[in-house]
Order: sequence, then structure tokens, then C-alpha cells
Amino acid sequence: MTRFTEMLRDENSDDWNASRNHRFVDEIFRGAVPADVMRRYLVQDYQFIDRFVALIGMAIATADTFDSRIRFAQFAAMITSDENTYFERAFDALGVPPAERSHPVVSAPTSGFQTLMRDAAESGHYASCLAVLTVAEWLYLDWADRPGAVLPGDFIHAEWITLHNNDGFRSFVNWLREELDRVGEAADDDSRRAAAAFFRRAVALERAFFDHIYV
Ligand SMILES: Cc1ncc(CO)c(N)n1
Repeated sequence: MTRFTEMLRDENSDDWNASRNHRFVDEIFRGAVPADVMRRYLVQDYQFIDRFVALIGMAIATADTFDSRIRFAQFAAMITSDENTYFERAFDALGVPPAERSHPVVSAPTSGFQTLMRDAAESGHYASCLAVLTVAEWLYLDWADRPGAVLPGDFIHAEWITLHNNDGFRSFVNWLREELDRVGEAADDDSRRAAAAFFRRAVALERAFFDHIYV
């Protein structure tokens, strides 16, 4: 039987492949994302991360097993420590002032993501929360996982790659997929459809998010 997550990705292959093969991905591996583009990207992504952590909170609250809650709690700990300090160091290096770190003008794709994550959280459905979290992490592993690729010298580029292709991240993404497969297979048709709709909106927004930092 085709895995639920495989089916969802196949249904969204246009937006998925446009994201994983995006100009941003090509440029970050070459260490060649222009500074103003990287700065826009990180400033907007920091606002994404804020709601993302809140959505993990809802996944912790709605998960059906303690093991799942532990997985999410450990992942939230990584984002709020190693990943958060990456943002702070990158903002320091790029000269981003405090106001732009904490309350920048939020772009349309970022605001779309915030609404999507709020909708998923407010649905109170574990499968829908999982669908959004799975897109965000699986798609990032998919673009960042280039075995043998030489890392760029600049930490702003290099660490954004290694945050998304290290062994811990890979095993979390593999677990997330198994979890969404498990929950999706057990769910009724309405819940599967709801989760699939969240998955679709998330993949479209990932593409729009990459596109919009190039103006
Ligand atoms: C927009 C976006 N999608 C996914 C990730 C991975 O967490 C991220 N940091 N930002």
C-alpha cells in the first residue's frame, strides 16, 4: 500500500519540486544567496518559527501517545535553543535591529503561514497539526540533504543547511512521516481529507515563501 505521506507528496509534486529545486537552494549550497535576500528570508522566517513552536505545542497537547509528546517536546527544545541562537547570531552578523527581529512588517506568505498554523492548531486535530509540521520539516530535509556536498564557508549559509540535514533532524523527519502515516491510516475520511487540505496549503506556501524573498 502506498504510504499516506507518499501519496500527499505526489499530489503536490509541482509545488514540492519547485521548492526543493528552488534558486534559493542552489544559491545557499554555493554560499551565494545575496545578503539582502538572506536577510529578508531570515527576518520573515523568524516570524514563521514563532507560530511553528506554538503549533508544536498543540501537537504535544493532541498527540495520542506519550512517546509522541516526548518527540515533539525534544524537537521544540532544539528549535528554541540551537536554531534560535543561529537566528540571533545571523541577525547580529547582518546588522538586523531589535525591532525587525521581533516585529517586522510581515509579508503575505509569512502571514499565510501564520494563518495556516493557527487554523491547524485551532482545529484541535492531531492529524492536521501533523500535516503542517510534516511538510515544513520533510521539505526542508529534502532540499538540504545532499550527501557529499561541500558546505559553504559562511556560517549563515552553512548552518542553515546543517540545521536541516543533521542526523537528529533526519530521524525526526522519518518519525514524523511514520506518525502521519499511522494517524492518517487510522483516521476517517473527513479527517484524512482535512489533513490533506492542510498539507496542500503548506506546500503551496513553502513555494511562495521561497519565491517572495527575490524581489
Ligand atoms: C518557511 C519555512 N518552512 C520550513 C522551515 C523548517 O522548519 C522553516 N524554517 N521555514
